Amino acid sequence: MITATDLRLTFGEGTPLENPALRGMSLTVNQGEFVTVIGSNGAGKSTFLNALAGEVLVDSGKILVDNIDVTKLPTHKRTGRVARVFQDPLAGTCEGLSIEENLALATKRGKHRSLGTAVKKQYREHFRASLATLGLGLENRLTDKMGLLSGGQRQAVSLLMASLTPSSILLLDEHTAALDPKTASFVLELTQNIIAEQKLTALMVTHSMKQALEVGTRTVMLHQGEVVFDIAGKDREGLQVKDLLNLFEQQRGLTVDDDSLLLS
Ligand SMILES: Nc1ncnc2c1ncn2[C@@H]1O[C@H](COP(=O)(O)OP(=O)(O)OP(=O)(O)O)[C@@H](O)[C@H]1O
Repeated sequence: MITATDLRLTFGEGTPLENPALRGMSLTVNQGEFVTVIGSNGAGKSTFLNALAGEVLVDSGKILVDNIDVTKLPTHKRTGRVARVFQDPLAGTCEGLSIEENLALATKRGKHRSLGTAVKKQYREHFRASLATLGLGLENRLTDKMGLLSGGQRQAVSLLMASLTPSSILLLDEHTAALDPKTASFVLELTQNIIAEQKLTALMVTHSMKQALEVGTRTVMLHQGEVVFDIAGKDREGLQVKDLLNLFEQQRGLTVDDDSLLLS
């Protein structure tokens, strides 16, 4: 369970470029929830995920992960609790290491890391079996360098890595956005399967309002660094993109800028 309370973060405070990215952002994500996060450009979606992961430290507010206060902890001290897949397929994996070495690093997430010279046999069999579930034939390419894989294959392996060891929350930051449509829908389906099978708690940022409604159990919209609406359960069932736009208008008295949201 994640509880973020009244998070505030201003970039470049006191400078001409002062930019309040989080302005009282509060959200509780319960165990097993799969929350989709939408919002126009600059709404604070990535900053919020960065704050949860510890990549930026907030100016004020509190972040609890399973009731442990992580607000002031840097990323490496949160890695056992927070797993992440990035938009850029090149981020989050080491292209110079083999697939199995990347997976071995992921199993050590949150623990003292020492790669050693060889991946132990019992791990290798486990990795082979896990990779086989992706249906990409990567179980036969354990020693291939990660850098040889396509963007979609890398995102699939990143997802596997993020779910190899237990974490309190999985953060997905537009992780299909850099992929072609067919690969993106494969990776999205894989994401849904992994989250459902392992009963993961997840937050997924997407620019597609349609996707935000089709995927997950709850949808949160951010605007100017705070939550403008949060819908789940019966309230969310059957909702369409136009209903989300109406909700936004009701909450803010503003019309969403069509250029800043992809209404696909
Ligand atoms: N490291 C940084 N330094 C300065 N300003 C930043 C930094 N990171 C983000 N910002 C600013 O904070 C605001 C929120 O950015 P953020 O990336 O969180 O928005 P977003 O909702 O993820 O947008 P997008 O959909 O365009 O990715 C923006 O105005 C952005 O320019």
